[in-house]
Amino acid sequence: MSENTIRIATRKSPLAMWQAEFVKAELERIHPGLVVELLPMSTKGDVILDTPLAKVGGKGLFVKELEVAMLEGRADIAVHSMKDVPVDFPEGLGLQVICEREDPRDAFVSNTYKSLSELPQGAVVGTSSLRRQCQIRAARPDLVIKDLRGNVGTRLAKLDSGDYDAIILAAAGLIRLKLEQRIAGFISSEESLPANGQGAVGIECRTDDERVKALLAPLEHLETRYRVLAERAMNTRLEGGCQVPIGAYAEIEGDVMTLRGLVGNPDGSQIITGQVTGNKTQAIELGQALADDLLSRGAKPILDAVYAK
Ligand SMILES: NCc1[nH]cc(CCC(=O)O)c1CC(=O)O
Repeated sequence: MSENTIRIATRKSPLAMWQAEFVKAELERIHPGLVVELLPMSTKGDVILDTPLAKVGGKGLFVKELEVAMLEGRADIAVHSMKDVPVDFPEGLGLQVICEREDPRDAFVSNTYKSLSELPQGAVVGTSSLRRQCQIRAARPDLVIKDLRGNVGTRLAKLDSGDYDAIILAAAGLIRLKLEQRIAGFISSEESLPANGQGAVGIECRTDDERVKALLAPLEHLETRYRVLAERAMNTRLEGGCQVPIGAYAEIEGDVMTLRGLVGNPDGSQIITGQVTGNKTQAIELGQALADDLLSRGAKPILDAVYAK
């Protein structure tokens, strides 16, 4: 491989392509003369579009093919939404860089209403995320939650065709795709605790590739790394994949990190929340401590019941 080239394995969805193009532009800006090529690929997660993700199961549906490409030397790096990155990496690969986070909140998207509280009794809300469903149903048990799959554009088209009164999407995806005008209102983290890693982009590469690691290093955003590390540590200790009703969200002020967590069941009838505070350099320990706290207060049977389905 030319010393002068980096190849990015990426999914073909518009959001994945945006993220890959973003990393390409950053690398080319920081390293003049570097050639960055994109290798767009289909993943299992892209193919299984008609089955609710929660039912498809299996971790890493969207990343496996990209990882194989790196291990076989067809690509050097993969760019991921941190929300979709499994906890464990295959032997020989690792998460090298976490880039600065975009808005981590969930967004309320509707052509008629401005917020969840404005929705009339029995309105239909689209989401396939058990985490979103749980928190929405807890606040509004009267709402009807209807499955919503596909990439961001597909989901917006389904809203526009009248299948839903509102849908919930990650604000970050809409902002990146220049669809921010579709956001009727931002949902606060108090109303809907985001998923671990939501809004952050991570870069994976071969752990022994010192050339690529050095080129990637300037893209690292340390504050985002601490936050995402804490959120992922909580999720890992709870053994949560991405398709479980778990929320985890860390904020930092000065050196002090506050991490909030939530475990619930899909219908929102049970929700356990918790919060820990400590030095940001203790991010992983904070995440583990919060997970243990949630487990000691009843998270385990809730999660076991979800996994059993
Ligand atoms: N689950 C799919 C997914 N993975 C990352 C994002 C949004 C962007 C991000 O969180 O970085 C989305 C779409 C969504 O949840 O609306």
